[in-house]
Amino acid sequence: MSPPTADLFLQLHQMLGNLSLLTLSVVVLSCSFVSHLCFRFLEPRSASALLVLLVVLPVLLSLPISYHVRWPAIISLPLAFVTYGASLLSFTLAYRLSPLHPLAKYPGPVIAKSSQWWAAYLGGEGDLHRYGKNLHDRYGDIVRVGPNALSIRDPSLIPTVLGKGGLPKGPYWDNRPPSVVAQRDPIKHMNQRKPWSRAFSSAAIKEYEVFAAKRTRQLLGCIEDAVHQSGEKKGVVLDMAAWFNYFTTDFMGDMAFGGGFELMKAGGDDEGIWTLIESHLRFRAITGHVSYVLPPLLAIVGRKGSIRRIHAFARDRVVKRLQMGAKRKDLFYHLSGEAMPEDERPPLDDVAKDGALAIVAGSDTTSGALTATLYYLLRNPTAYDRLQAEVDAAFPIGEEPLDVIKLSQMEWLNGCINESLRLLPPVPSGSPRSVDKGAGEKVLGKWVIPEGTQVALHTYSIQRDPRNFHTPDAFLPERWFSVGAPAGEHNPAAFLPFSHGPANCAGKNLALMEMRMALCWVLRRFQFSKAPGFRYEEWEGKILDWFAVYQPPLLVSISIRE
Ligand code: HEM
Repeated sequence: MSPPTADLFLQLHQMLGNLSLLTLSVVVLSCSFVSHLCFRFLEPRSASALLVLLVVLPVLLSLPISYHVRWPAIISLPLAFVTYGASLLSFTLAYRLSPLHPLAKYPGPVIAKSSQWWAAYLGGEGDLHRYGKNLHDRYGDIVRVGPNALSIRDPSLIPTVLGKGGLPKGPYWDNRPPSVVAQRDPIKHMNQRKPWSRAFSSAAIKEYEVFAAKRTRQLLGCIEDAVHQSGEKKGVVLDMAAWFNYFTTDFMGDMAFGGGFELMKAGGDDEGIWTLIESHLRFRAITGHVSYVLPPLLAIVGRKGSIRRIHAFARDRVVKRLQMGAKRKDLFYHLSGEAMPEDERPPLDDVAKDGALAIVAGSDTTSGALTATLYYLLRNPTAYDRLQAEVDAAFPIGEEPLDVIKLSQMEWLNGCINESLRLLPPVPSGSPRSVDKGAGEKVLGKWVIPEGTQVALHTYSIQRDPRNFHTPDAFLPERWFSVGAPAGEHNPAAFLPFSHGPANCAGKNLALMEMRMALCWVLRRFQFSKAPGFRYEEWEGKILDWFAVYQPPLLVSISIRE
């Protein structure tokens, strides 16, 4: 060590040794306050900035601390991390709960205002739809559900938030593969949405009817086999939530990759597709609320687990589907641009991601809606009888329910589907949007929303609000009838199971066609009744909101109608 450096070192050593405990505390507090300000105003996300703020600073602070503790080598470093971390957390918490916070005037529970990790925890538990509704019932139409997040229960704001020129998607979608659903940039989203819109035009959907019919016929065959094999005159008890899952997954597999799942044929989830989809949904339901953890998390653990497996699986299917060529005009045909010159087609990896999105977005949601409709029919025998009469009159024995125009005009069928989508929307807590930093504050009705705020219209609460639907918890398909609405008036603008606007559900028309056909057909062929001993009153409470719903088993007695 050269003499001047040694002098400097000695002086520093003396200075640190002479620091009083009070001065040392002020130094630690000042460092953590500056760090808090950095997080608050600069929102650092890069690994190097996080390393400096969360690791380098406390390591440096351990140096002066080491002069004040008995076993410096063991104590100083952990003590520095604990004191620095605790004061950083305290400053952050105090700010979030203080009147200085831009969302201070919005009501909400302290725990939700304090940390986004609370929503992440509830997301993993699948409880956000019930929790959100309880909060709205308690606090009103706008609730602070995170430090920078609001939940809204006012349907008059649907066009402003979700409609054309509305808000872009929120940070919930950050750090995901750049598929259309996670695209936060409105211009890029519009471009990515084009092939989906082509794929779900009326002409394109017409081509898909044959795939839906083939898979529905197969579902009927599987249930019939199960009834025959049981040898029971009274019929067989099946988990219809599982069978609708197999049906919608096989169908979406046909649409996205030209087939290859065959869950119905296997009579189960041998390849673990459903387990994969569910673990993926749960992972996203947790990390979406704290999406900033994804880059470091994925850097540490790698793209392992559900994400990697889903993409590897999708890539494998894409290669197989390509071998079939452009003979089938399915969803893959449109997404992969099979009709375009080769040099204009999107890269295979993007097509695989879109295919994976179709499976995740299209199977769980539709099977959830089918299961919920059957559940409500079992609990409402009068509605079941009316629907059965309508189905039998529309499609006499021997006629397959393939006429989609007729299906779309059946009042009881559509009333029942709408009622179940209203009571148990498959995406219950809505798809978050954002007033982005730098965009300036936005006025939503009577509320001013500061920039940097995520907002979500809480579908489950809006659709169960008595101001929008009278006797909101009752299953009343009649409320949807076009003429006379015997159940009374309701607010049709408050119905948003498929969301609204330019980023609404791309597959809405496909899902409706698939549900109408499948429901009508199974009701034509089978008599469904409550399975002995199954506790139907507990079923709804076990539904989980992992952005899309996870439905618990629904046991149903099934016999073949004569
Ligand atoms: C009952 C069935 C379904 C329901 C209730 C449903 C609901 C939704 C909802 C609420 C969204 C979020 C929209 C937003 O961010 O505002 C969404 C997005 C989407 N859904 Fe569906 N969905 C269903 C079935 C399907 C099917 C069968 C497909 C076919 C692949 C599909 C494909 C998509 C896609 C691609 C998006 C992203 C749209 C975008 O960001 O532009 N969905 N869906």
